[in-house]
Amino acid sequence: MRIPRNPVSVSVSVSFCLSFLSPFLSSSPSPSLTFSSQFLSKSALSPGKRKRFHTSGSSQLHASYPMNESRGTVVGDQSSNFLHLGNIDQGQKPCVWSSPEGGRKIEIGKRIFCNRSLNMKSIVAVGFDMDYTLAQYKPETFESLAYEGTIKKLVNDLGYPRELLDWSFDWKYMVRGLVLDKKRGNILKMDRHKYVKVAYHGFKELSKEEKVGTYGNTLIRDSFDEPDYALIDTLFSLAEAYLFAQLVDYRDNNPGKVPAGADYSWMYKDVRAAVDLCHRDGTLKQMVAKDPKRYINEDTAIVPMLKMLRDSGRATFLVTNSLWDYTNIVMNFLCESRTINGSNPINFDWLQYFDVVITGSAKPGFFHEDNRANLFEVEPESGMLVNTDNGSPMAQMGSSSPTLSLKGPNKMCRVFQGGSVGHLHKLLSIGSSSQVLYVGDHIYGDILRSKKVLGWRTMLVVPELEREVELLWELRDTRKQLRLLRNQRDHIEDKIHRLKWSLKFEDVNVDEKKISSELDELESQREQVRLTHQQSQRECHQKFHKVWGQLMKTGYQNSRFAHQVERFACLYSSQVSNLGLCSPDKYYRPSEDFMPHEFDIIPW
Ligand SMILES: Nc1nc2c(ncn2[C@@H]2O[C@H](COP(=O)(O)O)[C@@H](O)[C@H]2O)c(=O)[nH]1
Ligand SMILES: [Mg+2]
Repeated sequence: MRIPRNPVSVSVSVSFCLSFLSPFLSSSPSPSLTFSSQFLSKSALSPGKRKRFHTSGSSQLHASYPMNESRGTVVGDQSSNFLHLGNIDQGQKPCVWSSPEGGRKIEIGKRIFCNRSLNMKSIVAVGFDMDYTLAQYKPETFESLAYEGTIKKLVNDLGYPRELLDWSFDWKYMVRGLVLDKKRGNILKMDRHKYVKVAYHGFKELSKEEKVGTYGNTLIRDSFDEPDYALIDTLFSLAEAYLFAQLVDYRDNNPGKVPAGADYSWMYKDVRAAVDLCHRDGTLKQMVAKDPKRYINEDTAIVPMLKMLRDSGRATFLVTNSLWDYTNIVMNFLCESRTINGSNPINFDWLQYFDVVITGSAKPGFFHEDNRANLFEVEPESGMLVNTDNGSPMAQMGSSSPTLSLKGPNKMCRVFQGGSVGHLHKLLSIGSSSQVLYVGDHIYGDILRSKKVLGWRTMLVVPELEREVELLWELRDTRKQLRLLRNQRDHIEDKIHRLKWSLKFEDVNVDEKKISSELDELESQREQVRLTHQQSQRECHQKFHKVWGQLMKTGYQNSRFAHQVERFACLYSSQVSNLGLCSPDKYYRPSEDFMPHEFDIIPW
């Protein structure tokens, strides 16, 4: 349990009535690989030698906390999770720490939170994942595309009824961190101990008895992992989770209409296969390529952030599972200075912000040092793949020149496909894994293996966090009152136990009638407090999400997702460009750990 190092001062009035009757809810590499030094990146060799730069324009960071003002909360509305426009001020200019206006207090929703100390001075290379890290997709359009494409495949290729084509997608319904029980057709939210706290069968909530009956056996603890369960651990999975729930409902109500023999697991397998194909056959990527603005949030703070990191002497790299043609389109969209009409011909200027780009990386396998995948160099103009000798240029048949001719100002950045982390370390001249910070969005694909297996430092991008911390701020009085109600319940229970004990074991002369009536009164108080607390806690959670509650919590416990974030991400933040709001030499320090016995005696 952690308490923020610099808690935002909470000037909460604690003058509300402690009586439980008072209404309280305010609205409130392979080591054997050899490389020649000609591939060492300039920035890696000479940290700090780049010219200093300042972003033009007046960046305007908020000097005070805007959360002091009350904002209306919309129950279950998560739109602001995704529709951010990056770190831009009201004049639409990107904010970076190195600009003259930089270095001010950062809004709580844009802060970088630290689980494990990280001194940026010891980082020589900062790497980025692309999809859902640099490129934040708009789920209302992008995930809808995945949803519709998947349904078409289910109907046209896998024999599902045509009426599925009329279904619609509620992109706000599913959240990250959920677990699909493929066999039972259930969707679960768990706490950090893997206790199921919220469970739905399709869209029908399981009663407490059903939940405990199915998942409550504490002797046989389920791991809740593949192959019987599927983790919704990336934003790419929201559409398939929703479609799975719809199909579960559909099958329950129309058993004869789904393909013969299709049980819940089977339907999940079909959905998974169809989604997978949408990612591979162009269903999604061709649409994004035609109109990136429709599907990807613009974030004009990304380029200044990359420039600042490079100016500070860090090498920068991109490692994405997307292939070159698509990567080039997305990165053009994110990095281009746009023309008046917003369109620019595709070019390779964005490569100037990176030392190495690796596409088609097949993470998480990429992070295994014994991965011997071939590394091909990509010829940017043609997209042609050229053999390399573990990254070193090779003479191609019919040509006497061993080098790949890169034209223009970007020849410092080389583009590859495949390979493994060993290749990357050699290309960037990385001496130790702990000198690399990698920023990604996928706990398993980007963060877990890179940190656990390799020892890279990691930052997880959690776009949902911005709204979550803003709401936490708004609901701080309510949460405090909830805690007090909980204490009050404990207090009444202690009194009840004491009276019952005295009735049973103590002086025979006690006034039994009086004690019994006191007991009745206390028991009725306890029930009222319990109900008030339960109802208020539910309402509080529903402010975060009408079905699943707070992303990082289940009741008073951290959610399974939060637990993973805490274990595997050194840093986490709502947007990648938040890195640009802090000094590139910043020493990120975690908050102090607190155990339950310390809570009442925390020195503020
Ligand atoms: N074949 C599949 N590809 C998928 C799936 N879900 C996502 N993706 C693709 O992976 C990359 C992610 O890139 P990164 O930058 O985050 O490493 C992107 O191209 C997605 O389209 C899937 O289920 N199947
Ligand atoms: Mg990604």
